[in-house]
Amino acid sequence: MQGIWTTERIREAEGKLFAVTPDGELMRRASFGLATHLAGFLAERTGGVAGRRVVLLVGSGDNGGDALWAGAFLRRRSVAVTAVLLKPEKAHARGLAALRKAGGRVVSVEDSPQWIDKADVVVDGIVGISGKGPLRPDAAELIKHVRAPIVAVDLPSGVDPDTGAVDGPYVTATLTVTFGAPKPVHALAPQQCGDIVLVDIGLRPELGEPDLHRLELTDLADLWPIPGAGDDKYTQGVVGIAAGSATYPGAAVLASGSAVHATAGMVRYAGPAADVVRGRWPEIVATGSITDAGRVQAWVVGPGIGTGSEGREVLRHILGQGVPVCADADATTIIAQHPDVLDARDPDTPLVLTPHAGEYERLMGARPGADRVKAARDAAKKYSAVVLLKGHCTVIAAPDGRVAVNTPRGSWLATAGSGDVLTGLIGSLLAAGLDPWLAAAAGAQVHSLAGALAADGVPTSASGLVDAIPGALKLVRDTAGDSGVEVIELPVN
Ligand SMILES: NC(=O)C1=CN([C@@H]2O[C@H](COP(=O)(O)OP(=O)(O)OC[C@H]3O[C@@H](n4cnc5c(N)ncnc54)[C@H](O)[C@@H]3O)[C@@H](O)[C@H]2O)[C@@H](O)CC1
Ligand SMILES: Nc1ncnc2c1ncn2[C@@H]1O[C@H](COP(=O)(O)OP(=O)(O)O)[C@@H](O)[C@H]1O
Ligand SMILES: [K+]
Repeated sequence: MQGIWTTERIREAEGKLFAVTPDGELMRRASFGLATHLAGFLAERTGGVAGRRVVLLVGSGDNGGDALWAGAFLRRRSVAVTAVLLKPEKAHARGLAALRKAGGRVVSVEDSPQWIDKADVVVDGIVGISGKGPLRPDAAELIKHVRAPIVAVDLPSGVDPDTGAVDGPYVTATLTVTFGAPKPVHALAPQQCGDIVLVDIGLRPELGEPDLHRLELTDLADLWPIPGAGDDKYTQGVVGIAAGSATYPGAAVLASGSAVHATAGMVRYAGPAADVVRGRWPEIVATGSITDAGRVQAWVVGPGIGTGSEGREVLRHILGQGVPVCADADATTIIAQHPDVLDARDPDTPLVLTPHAGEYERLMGARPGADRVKAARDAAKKYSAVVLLKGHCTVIAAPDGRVAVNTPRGSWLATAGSGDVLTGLIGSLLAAGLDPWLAAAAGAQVHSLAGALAADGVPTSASGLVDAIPGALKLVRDTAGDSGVEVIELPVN
């Protein structure tokens, strides 16, 4: 599992490392790594390094210091480096001196457009982990005119380091070179960060338990239930699906199909769409009534069941079964409107709620807001349930405070019925006995993998997503080990 640390925790760790490291050493490590990546980026983009033009946008803190030192390193490789100082009086003094000594050019904001226009790469050293709020007008004006790809130092400026939220002008980077450890912005603002590489500056031993987690393919491969020699269709966990209606059977077909593909074993369906579900998925044992559904190890309830009294009774019945439940869509609305349905639940029985922003508002009385991690944590506490907050990035919070983030591969999942597919995946994993937080996080990850495979650059459908689940699981099992963040070894001097 990849750890992610908030800026407060990063600062604490940096403080400890500072105390035992020679002055300036951490910045040297960071900026050398940055320069290495900038050279690689230039070579890849332009076919070479020497003679290429790099413009550094330099703010008032150490983030600008990193950019200046990296510029000095690049001068050794005959790169033409121009630094634009946004606050000349506050620019990192030693970094600036190093760049000047190495033959770098330093220009004012007013004189910078001619250099920015000719740049092969622009480096965003405006703000790093101390950044607050959007880009200030001077920086925003410069960024507006940048045509070259941008490499962000630590994180794209103008994006909140801890929430990934934007509230005004910000930098959109092609590549982000970060230091020490991933921060929330890297998981929560993928569109602004672009590709992300991590430079090891020796911080890891000083960091404690991560604040957030991201599942890696190896985790998925380890977690995903694979039948053994002693298994039969029952031992792997039977999942029950209570979804859809006679008028709207689609949700039932999608959630059931997703469950069929997620694990081996068995899927039961109970509800008014039994005939349609049976017709589409002959392997499903389907019945019209929840009361004669048979035994299951977990229930999926909600998609398309409606929010009326019938849906309410189905939900109440299921919550009283004493097995893990994934309550989605209409079930979340019912819980919001009739919280007493939860009285049927044994509080120790796992419950996963999967609201999108609108359903979240019904559950919590307010929209999730900019801090989606906090929003998910608050709901998880309030409902003593795992809460999976949907959106471009999906945040999965457990009542004990654990949070996982799923960073999507594009936005193809924003298609009708896609949530039904996710629910089926989570339900299957719950039935297999996974910890509910891991089940939700792993379900979300495979969901987005399936989305990327199904879409392959063009829009897909929820049915296409269902069909892509086997491919996604094959990819997980074949390529386990790819973490999504490349860690480079730091050359010594
Ligand atoms: N502390 C360390 O050990 C290391 C820090 N490093 C670098 O240092 C950075 C953090 O440096 P600092 O804490 O000096 O702060 P930053 O460089 O992130 O920000 C500097 C100052 O910018 C101003 N500012 C805040 N928001 C702004 C905005 N929206 N527009 C314009 N100005 C704004 C504030 O006055 C802030 O103090 C990291 O992101 C990283 O790049 C690296 O050198 C690695 C080692
Ligand atoms: N812009 C987006 N980028 C990536 N994933 C998205 C985006 N919008 C929605 N999703 C994902 O698609 C799914 C949609 O679920 P939901 O809102 O319940 O839709 P439906 O009710 O149509 O099934 C969720 O898993 C959500 O995280
Ligand atoms: K930056």
